[in-house]
Amino acid sequence: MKTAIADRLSPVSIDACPAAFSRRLMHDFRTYGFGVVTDHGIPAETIRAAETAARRLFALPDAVKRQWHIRGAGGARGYTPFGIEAAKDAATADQKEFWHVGRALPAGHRYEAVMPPNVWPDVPGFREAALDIFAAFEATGARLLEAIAIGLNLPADFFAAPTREGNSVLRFLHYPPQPAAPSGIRAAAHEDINVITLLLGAQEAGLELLTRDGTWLAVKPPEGALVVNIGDMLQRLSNHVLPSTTHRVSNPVGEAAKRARYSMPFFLHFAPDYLIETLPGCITPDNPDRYPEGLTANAYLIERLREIRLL
Ligand SMILES: O=C(O)CCC(=O)C(=O)O
Ligand SMILES: [Fe+2]
Repeated sequence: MKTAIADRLSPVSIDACPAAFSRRLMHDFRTYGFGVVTDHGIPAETIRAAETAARRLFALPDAVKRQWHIRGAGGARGYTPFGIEAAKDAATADQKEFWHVGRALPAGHRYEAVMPPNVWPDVPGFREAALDIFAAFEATGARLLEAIAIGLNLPADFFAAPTREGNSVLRFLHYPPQPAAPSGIRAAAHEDINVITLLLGAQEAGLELLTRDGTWLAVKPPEGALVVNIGDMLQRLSNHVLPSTTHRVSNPVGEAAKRARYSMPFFLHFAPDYLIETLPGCITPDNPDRYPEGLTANAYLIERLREIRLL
């Protein structure tokens, strides 16, 4: 009997029983490196407040925003203007400006040197909204990592300690309408560097992933759903059992070209000193260890930020 091919990237509810949720999500991760998750637990009100704060920020004049651009800091915190971040090996920079929020650490914390303090713009409510959604993304991220751990036959809490004080980054993104945008593409084809990415706001068209057969597939999450994708660190840890899939944000045409796009990826990271060593359960005769040398998450991050011109 012929079986159906290429089942779509259909939403998976996080409320299903943990084993079933894990099975469905892992299927999409192994196939596409992406999954679409509903009932993800990030309150609609928290999302709305963050979106409002981001719109207010990006509406400020260029010169005002640039006072929060920290040169030479890898774009880790605060504002990054148009024309800076480019995909690895890309000729032009992406059509985007963004703002990064990191983990708020108590003074004197051992990670202080690699995880700098946040900077905050003069936008009423921004700080509260950003910290709220950072915490909500973290809570949901922990549940997703449990599902991944179960799917990799690891203890469900395998990722808890390595990510508890992770170097995670929340990104507010703004892609202007086409007439005002610099030349280039909204976001050129790239892979994410981190463990997993949780993305809200991608219902405005444009996000596409590169399937194994080399075609671009539009992700198209339903309103309010969360897009989740595997990053390079988890690809490396899992010896490519979970692929870090190439994706891009293509330029809109027609009416959509008149609209800006705002999105919010949360790049979930390991703690800086976590040693990324291939999981023994992901090494088989067909898939021998691709990374016999372990590498700390921070060493890996520095290597990759240089490639995308943020360092
Ligand atoms: O804006 C989006 O939907 C995706 C952004 C993205 O892939 C990234 O910032 O890494
Ligand atoms: Fe990305």
